[in-house]
Amino acid sequence: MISLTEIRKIFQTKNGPVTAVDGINLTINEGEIYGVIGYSGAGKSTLIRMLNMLERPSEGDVVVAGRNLSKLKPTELRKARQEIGMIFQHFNLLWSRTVRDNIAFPLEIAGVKKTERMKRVDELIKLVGLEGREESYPSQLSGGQKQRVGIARALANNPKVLLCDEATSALDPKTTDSILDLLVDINERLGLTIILITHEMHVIRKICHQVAVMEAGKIVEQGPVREVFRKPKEKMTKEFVKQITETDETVEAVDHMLADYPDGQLVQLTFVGEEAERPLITQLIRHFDVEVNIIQGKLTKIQEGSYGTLFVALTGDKEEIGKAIAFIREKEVEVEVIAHA
Ligand SMILES: Nc1ncnc2c1ncn2[C@@H]1O[C@H](COP(=O)(O)OP(=O)(O)OP(=O)(O)O)[C@@H](O)[C@H]1O
Repeated sequence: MISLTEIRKIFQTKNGPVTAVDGINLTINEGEIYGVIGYSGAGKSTLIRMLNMLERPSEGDVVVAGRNLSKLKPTELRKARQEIGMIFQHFNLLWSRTVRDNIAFPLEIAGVKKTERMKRVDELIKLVGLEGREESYPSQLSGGQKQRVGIARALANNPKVLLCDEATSALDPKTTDSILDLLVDINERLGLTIILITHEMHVIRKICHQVAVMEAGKIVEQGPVREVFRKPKEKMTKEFVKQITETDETVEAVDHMLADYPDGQLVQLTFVGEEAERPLITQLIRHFDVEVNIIQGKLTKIQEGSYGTLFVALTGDKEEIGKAIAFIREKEVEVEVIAHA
């Protein structure tokens, strides 16, 4: 659906050239929700803006739905852009227009006739759950409602792709979740391919199928969300995964356990999908001469199944503990030894 080949963006500034995106190759399949995560300045906005040529790459090709956007003439590009909707952190609504007229705007530009336009707007209002607010102005709406208008407007011309530029960063956690649910709903109902950028792992965890981690203009790690959660390789990725797994409470509990179990071995188990449901602890106790104390556990839903972390202290003979850990690893559960006695 989308492929980027050796994309580079160099901004010429008065202090010299700034490389915002530094040789990115990426393939996004149809119907996928693809998340790009990175800290501020990593180059995420520049990258997503190159997917609809709001920013022209200095080098490389951007192919969307079979068309090489880097090579299109202005009229062809305008047409291609109708297949790519976009939503923004600060909504970018027209403040002097009502909800209805904001959503109708891209249809007016595309030359859609009034009766058809009105019909389409009604469908979109229903789709995003804004019935009853048609005649309100953006200033009369909550943040979540404003983003719903942004989504409806982005979908007006039936795009194949939706780009989300930090679309929930200005929203509180509850509203964030309702907008993320709406994006999943749209993805499933319309088969829309969604690309989002964010600095929050929660967003990736909740809705993405695939994730790419960006640092200094490059993608340092990418893959299916469940795999990246199960076994993050790069330091940056580990930091992001910790946003989900290692709350302050966990760190405090682990510190306590280290003091309380001086003879034990503290391990963190990480499981995804079906592994999370297997009776692993029972098997450990049954097969090995070890004591297993559960310190803290957390099961979280990810887009495709569940993801769990469990902190346990194993006490017993050193060799027996070693065998128990090897057994866990055989079950394809990730084991990180936190501290030795
Ligand atoms: N128009 C521009 N002119 C000059 N430099 C730019 C421009 N746009 C972005 N940059 C620089 O490119 C780098 C990447 O910026 P970008 O906004 O893409 O990162 P980001 O990951 O989206 O971060 P943020 O979330 O803070 O926007 C930064 O060093 C930024 O200063």
